[in-house]
Amino acid sequence: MTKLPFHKYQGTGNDFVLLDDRQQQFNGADYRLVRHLCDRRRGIGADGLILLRNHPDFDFEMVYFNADGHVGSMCGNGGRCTVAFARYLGVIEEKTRFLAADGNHEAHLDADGTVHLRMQDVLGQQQIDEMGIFVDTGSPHIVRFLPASTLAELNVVAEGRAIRNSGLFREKGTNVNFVEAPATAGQPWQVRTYERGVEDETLSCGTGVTAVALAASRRGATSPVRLRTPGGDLQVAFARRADGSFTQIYLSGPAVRVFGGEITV
Ligand SMILES: N[C@H](CCC[C@H](N)C(=O)O)C(=O)O
Repeated sequence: MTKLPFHKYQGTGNDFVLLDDRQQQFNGADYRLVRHLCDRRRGIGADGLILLRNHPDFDFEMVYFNADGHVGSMCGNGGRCTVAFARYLGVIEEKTRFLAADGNHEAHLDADGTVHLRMQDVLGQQQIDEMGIFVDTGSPHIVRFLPASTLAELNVVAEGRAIRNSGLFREKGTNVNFVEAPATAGQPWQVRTYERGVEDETLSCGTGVTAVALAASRRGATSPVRLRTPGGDLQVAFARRADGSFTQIYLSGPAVRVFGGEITV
């Protein structure tokens, strides 16, 4: 039995266990332990777990696991929380360059705690039958636009799970975002997300709203795009190149330390 110190963070309701693993003592291959720590009844409870590790060429490295215990791809809300955690630990000040699953990221913090996280450039997006638009923003996402006034009543878990387990995605899975356009200009786009690896609806998904903003730019949305999730508001800024690809993509929003403690494992 050992005592494992942890920190709990949330970004627009997408919540994470953060571990200071600068000494690289945590065994990331132990998916049962990760799953246990993320368990909302028997563990700490979270949508995912993140290790902050030292890296020779960057301020730090972020290693992300989904709540099911397996290494995930990029996590946008988790990335913002890791930046806030690095600031809390004194690893960085208000600007940083760090490494994540999909490559290097820059980020900066405002005095009010808002974290602006640069995402990888996105080269394309692909319409997949009537399923939706596929966009890879460091994690795979389907974006499905819905008719007005249908998002609130949608069974996101059932609909999202069906797409996630459909032939094309069965093996690796995908996250699925359901979107309603603003009824009047200037209002936010509304988004609800089914997350693979959590296999449930989460309150918000950072790589998801990024995918939505880029898909929405083909429907008239201009940078910066405001997005409303059940867990709160996020903003995505970007530049669109003539060839249809996107660069200078920034995901902005809050990242909050909720509490810390230690758990016996
Ligand atoms: N919640 C995360 C996404 C985690 C990605 C994960 N669910 C996957 O693709 O396996 C976010 O804010 O971007």
